[in-house]
Amino acid sequence: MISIQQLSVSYSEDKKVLDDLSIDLPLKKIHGLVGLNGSGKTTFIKTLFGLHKADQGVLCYNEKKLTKKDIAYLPTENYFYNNITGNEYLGLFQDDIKEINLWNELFQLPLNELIDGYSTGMKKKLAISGILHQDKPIMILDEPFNGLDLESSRIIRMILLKLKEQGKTIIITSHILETLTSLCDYIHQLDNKKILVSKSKDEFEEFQKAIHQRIEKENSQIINKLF
Ligand SMILES: Nc1ncnc2c1ncn2[C@@H]1O[C@H](COP(=O)(O)OP(=O)(O)OP(=O)(O)O)[C@@H](O)[C@H]1O
Repeated sequence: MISIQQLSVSYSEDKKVLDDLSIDLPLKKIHGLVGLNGSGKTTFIKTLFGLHKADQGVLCYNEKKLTKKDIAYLPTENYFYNNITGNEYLGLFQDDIKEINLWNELFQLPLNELIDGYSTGMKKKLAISGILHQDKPIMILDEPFNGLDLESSRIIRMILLKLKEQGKTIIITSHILETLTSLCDYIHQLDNKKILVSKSKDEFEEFQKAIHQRIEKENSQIINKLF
């Protein structure tokens, strides 16, 4: 279990983003995290990875303190050192060049070239490859599908399901609900500084339908006035 108890995080005295948030995440599952823009998903994830200091809270993995060593983390935006090649980057995580080449059969990146010349999607694939070469029990992926083409998204989806089979626990954010419902075992919604609901993917689809109906009802009058 990943256990998060009474987590509060703020950026300043008057900007609390998470407030007394508690949740237990079963291991060896894929967990989706959803929420409106600005609801605190990235803040939550960064706090799990230790990039933000919590005001309070207890974070445990298997009843011990959760640490960076347990986690492979993919940030939303990927930054790389200047003037290094894809191979040099992946060499930070993997000594065996044969392994690097084997995995690269999936993404076909020009690993001998400087990363500066990669497209946005290629950089994303490189960052994901870096994560895949780290053998950590927990993988936290912030918007892994952003900027990826259909084929690459599908490949990532297949890989994540295999990693779950191997016993990894995966926490993933996405704004594309269909991606999450087809991939995740559980979906957790962040709202008002807490986890508002945690549901299995089927329950979440029903829940989401009701939300869509509410949004359409509340906004259709305004939209009809405009058009
Ligand atoms: N470095 C920062 N300093 C101050 N406030 C911040 C900082 N980073 C984020 N915030 C604020 O914290 C809140 C949560 O932001 P966060 O990025 O965690 O949300 P999110 O759910 O990931 O949003 P999105 O879906 O738009 O990516 C927002 O109100 C945001 O303005």
